Amino acid sequence: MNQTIKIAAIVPAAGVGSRMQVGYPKQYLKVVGKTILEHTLDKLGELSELCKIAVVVSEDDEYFSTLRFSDQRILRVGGGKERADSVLNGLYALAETQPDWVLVHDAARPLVLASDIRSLINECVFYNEGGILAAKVKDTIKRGDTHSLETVPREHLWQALTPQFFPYEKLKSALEQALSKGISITDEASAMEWAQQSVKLIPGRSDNIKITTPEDYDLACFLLAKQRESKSND
Ligand SMILES: Nc1ccn([C@@H]2O[C@H](COP(=O)(O)OP(=O)(O)OP(=O)(O)O)[C@@H](O)[C@H]2O)c(=O)n1
Ligand SMILES: C[C@](O)(CO)[C@H](O)COP(=O)(O)O
Repeated sequence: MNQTIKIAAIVPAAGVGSRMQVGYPKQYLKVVGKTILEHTLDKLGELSELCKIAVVVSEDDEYFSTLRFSDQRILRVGGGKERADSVLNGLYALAETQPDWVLVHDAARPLVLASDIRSLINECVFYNEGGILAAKVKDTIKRGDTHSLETVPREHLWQALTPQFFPYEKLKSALEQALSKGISITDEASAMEWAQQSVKLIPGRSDNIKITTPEDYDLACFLLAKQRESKSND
């Protein structure tokens, strides 16, 4: 890949984890001896392509400072009300780094593989087009409720994952404009779509789950233990 391209990462980690119901932010739950956030930062740390890693945590987060990171690329940034606000704060904090591209990856997705992230980066840089990791929907999808239910054709349905990878200035502009107009933005791609920018879908592993509810945590414990085992056998 072109070595002159500057890529920075943003890790939204300022959520409260209400759906996890543990009484503190889920990104600090421990899995196989480390917090979820540390696992996620270890994965991004494998990518020498990244020049900076902005970790966006709540302004009143008292957990982050208890963690020790040797990666000098890590930069603490204050979070916002919603995930999109946190990402925008991350973009502003990276301004002086002047990255060409930015990779946004949820702290709550520690299972991602560096190989999937490299596929996303390489494909998007080659075509000079932003994109996201996504997994094809595998189940039958229903819309409605018991009283009126319909089956949704799933040929073209994808689950959006992270990382999501876009040119820095284009993403910053799209997010700023969409948020200023009160548009609901739940991922970076939705801001880019609103701004009528193209978004590539790069197939990613479906076990790159977002740890959201207690059952996700149980599954993540199993999968992270498996990843550690296969890494020690390499
Ligand atoms: N204001 C916010 C809200 C969320 N996030 C981050 O965005 C990612 C995805 O959000 P989600 O899974 O919804 O996390 P929470 O908002 O913490 O969960 P909940 O909705 O259950 O409270 C998480 O890494 C979370 O820390 C963030 O940086 N800033
Ligand atoms: C960004 C994301 O993980 C893509 O699926 C998702 O939109 C985050 O949603 P959340 O409600 O903030 O967890």
